[in-house]
Amino acid sequence: MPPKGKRKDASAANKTGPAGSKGTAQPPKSPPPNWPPLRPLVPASDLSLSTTLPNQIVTIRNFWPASLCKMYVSFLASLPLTTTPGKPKKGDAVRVNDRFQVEDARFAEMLWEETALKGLVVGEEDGFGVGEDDGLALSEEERRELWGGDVVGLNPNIRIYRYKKGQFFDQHYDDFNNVTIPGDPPIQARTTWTLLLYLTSPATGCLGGETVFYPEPPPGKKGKSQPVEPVVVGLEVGMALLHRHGAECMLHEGREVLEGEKWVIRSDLCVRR
Ligand SMILES: O=C(O)CCC(=O)C(=O)O
Ligand SMILES: [Fe+2]
Repeated sequence: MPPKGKRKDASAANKTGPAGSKGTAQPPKSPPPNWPPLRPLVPASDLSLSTTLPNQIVTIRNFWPASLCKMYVSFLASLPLTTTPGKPKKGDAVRVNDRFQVEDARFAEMLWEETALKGLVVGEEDGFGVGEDDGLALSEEERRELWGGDVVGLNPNIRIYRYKKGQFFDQHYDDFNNVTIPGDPPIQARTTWTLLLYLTSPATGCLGGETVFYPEPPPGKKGKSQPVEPVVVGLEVGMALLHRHGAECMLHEGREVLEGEKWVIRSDLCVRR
């Protein structure tokens, strides 16, 4: 559990207006980009959820094929990314990367509905070819418990990160946010898991940049606890990673990029509130 007052992802609290209700700072307003179509995609029947750390980290390998990732990196490089300040406000994590942040419910919906993500997370046949086998074989009840409720979509707050050589995201916890998913009627929701979609890897010349999680040691006898090995998730082109955030978020970081560029698309899973 994140200790009170510990370093947070500054962007998590950086929301007001339709998508958020907790923060005070205004996010930079960017018009929604003209996102390229999400094609080609790997059929959902060829994809599955796999558990990296029970109840904490779930991945989908090859969620986006390499060709789509490559095309997206070229497109994203044309967006007006801004370098985050190296000196954080009190309580925020040191985060040195270039980012683009936009409120874009349309893109969040594309990423949720047009890909295999919804079918895998919600576990329903959605016309995209998803059967019963999401890889985790969860009951309805286990599914609700895992995702923290009834998942209704993705956070419209879309963040694009580019880390160049020497850039990193220091250790922090991701907070949850209350969001409104536009629609008729709009859905009042709360974020429960972070979604990271990696577009680059050593295969594209990006070395380093792993996302590293620090599980809390189980309480030992007489208050002494055993050290627990960090969980290092190496970059893979097109891999989606979901990790639990909010009260049960693990301390984590994006390690320094040693060579090339790391590109990530970030959103969050949202449940009905
Ligand atoms: O880029 C990464 O590997 C981690 C990003 C992250 O922790 C975040 O967006 O909160
Ligand atoms: Fe994070």
